[in-house]
Amino acid sequence: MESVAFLPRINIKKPSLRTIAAATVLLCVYIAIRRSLKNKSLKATKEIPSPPSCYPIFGHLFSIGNMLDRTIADWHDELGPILKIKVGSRTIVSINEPKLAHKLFASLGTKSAFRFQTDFVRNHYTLGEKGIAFSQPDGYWKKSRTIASAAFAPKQIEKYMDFIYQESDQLANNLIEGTEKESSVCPFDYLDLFSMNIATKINFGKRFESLQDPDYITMSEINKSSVILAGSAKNTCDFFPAFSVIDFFSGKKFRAKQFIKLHHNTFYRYMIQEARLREGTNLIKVLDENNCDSTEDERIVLTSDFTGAGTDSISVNLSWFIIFTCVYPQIQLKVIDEIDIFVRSHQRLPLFKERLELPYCISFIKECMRFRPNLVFGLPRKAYHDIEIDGYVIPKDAMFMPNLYSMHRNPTFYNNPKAFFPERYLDNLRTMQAAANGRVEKRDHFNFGWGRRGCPGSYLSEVELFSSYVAIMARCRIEPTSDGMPDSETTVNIALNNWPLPFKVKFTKRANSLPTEYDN
Ligand code: HEM
Repeated sequence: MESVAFLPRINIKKPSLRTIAAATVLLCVYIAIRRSLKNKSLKATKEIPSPPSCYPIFGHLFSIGNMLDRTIADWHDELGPILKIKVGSRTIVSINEPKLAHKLFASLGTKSAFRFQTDFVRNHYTLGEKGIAFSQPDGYWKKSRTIASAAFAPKQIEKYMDFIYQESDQLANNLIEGTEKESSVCPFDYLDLFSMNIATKINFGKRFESLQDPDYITMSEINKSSVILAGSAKNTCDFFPAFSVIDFFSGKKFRAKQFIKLHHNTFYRYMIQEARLREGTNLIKVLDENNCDSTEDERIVLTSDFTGAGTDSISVNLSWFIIFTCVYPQIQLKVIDEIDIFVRSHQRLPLFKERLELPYCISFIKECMRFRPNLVFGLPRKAYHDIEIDGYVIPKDAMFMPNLYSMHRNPTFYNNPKAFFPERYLDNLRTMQAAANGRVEKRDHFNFGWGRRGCPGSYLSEVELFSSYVAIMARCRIEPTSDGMPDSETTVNIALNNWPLPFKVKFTKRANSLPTEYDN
């Protein structure tokens, strides 16, 4: 007590009961006003509609069925542009209205930029939330996104154009040779080799010679297994937490961990080391030369994200292009006529920069992508906090996603949306990348997502899709086998990608004497 004796004496009067009561009332009023202001900003004025047939514990699981894109589209037709679906303990919010989706994913971009991660992705694949596709905006994502934006910018992709044209040539030749050998071909493997070669060339400077190349076989298997392990079907515990215990005791978690450690990471480490020794440029060398401060683990997850994102998406789209070309012979004739006119006048195949001379091909590609989006639910995001939009509140922790199948059939956005009609795009030929980053009213389709988490590979994708489709159609006709037309209706959902059923068609070499090369 004595040590504070030098402090001036303050005469503190004891507060009266009346003062205490007044202060308490004021404090209560203040808290009430703050609470009401907070609630007001997040007050749902409308309840997000939920489809019927929601059962305890399972939610809507049994009502969704096999073709979930169609079921959820029917629910949207019935209940409106935003839906709340329950699967187990998880709330999923689906949106099918373009302007509402734009508002949520682009305008409210800072609030909606978190990714939903499955158990495998969170605990094994991302090695501590590294990489780009599944990392969170408050973590590694920003650094990875800067690398992606530079690596896949149109100017950078220009450096790989010749390579992409050569791979397109090779793909067309493989499909024709396969048909000549076996009388018909299921194109999946050749499409995988094509898209994988472009991804590995950019990442590691590496191209695989053939489907039999042992490194290709390993890469392709690792890629496929990672995609499947990352999907919701293999991560039941994200929806039913009790399964976590079963997964642990059944050894599922251990096997996932071993797959990542012994197969995935070992192979990617090998690809990275080889990339450093290879002639020419590649992403790993660029990162090394620029003293990029990313660790080896970050490089593994980043290059794996780029390879995973850039292969199946291209193969699925090209598969649908092939199917629709086959099932609509009149459309096929128009595509072929347009390419032949170009080739006759230039004596070579069209380059991507000359794409506007092939308006019908561009329109066909856009229409296929509208009609059969590969990622029908995009890459789902997660509400980190409650998000208010148009009077609805998307609750914290909900997984939310666009419903692209249903959005692309929205009659307020597309005329006669259920018809397959490439001509609808003849007056919207700008690149899909430009459309994806432009105003919502001017968008062609929504396959590349929105805003800051939109697909950084959109330009590369468009170059790949255009040049390979044109290279195939410049050389051959696509015809059905004696078993009939391929099935253009059924979709098979494998870890978010909507594949067609396996199918066979004939790639029959065309009997004309026009050049089929890129340079004359
Ligand atoms: C037709 C082919 C493709 C389609 C339809 C597609 C579609 C998408 C979609 C819907 C997203 C999520 C967007 C969002 O959340 O708003 C995405 C993300 C991503 N895509 Fe693509 N993609 C394709 C090809 C590629 C290619 C060739 C690459 C090459 C590297 C790539 C790299 C990525 C990456 C890294 C992300 C994650 C971005 C982030 O989370 O910040 N994609 N893609």
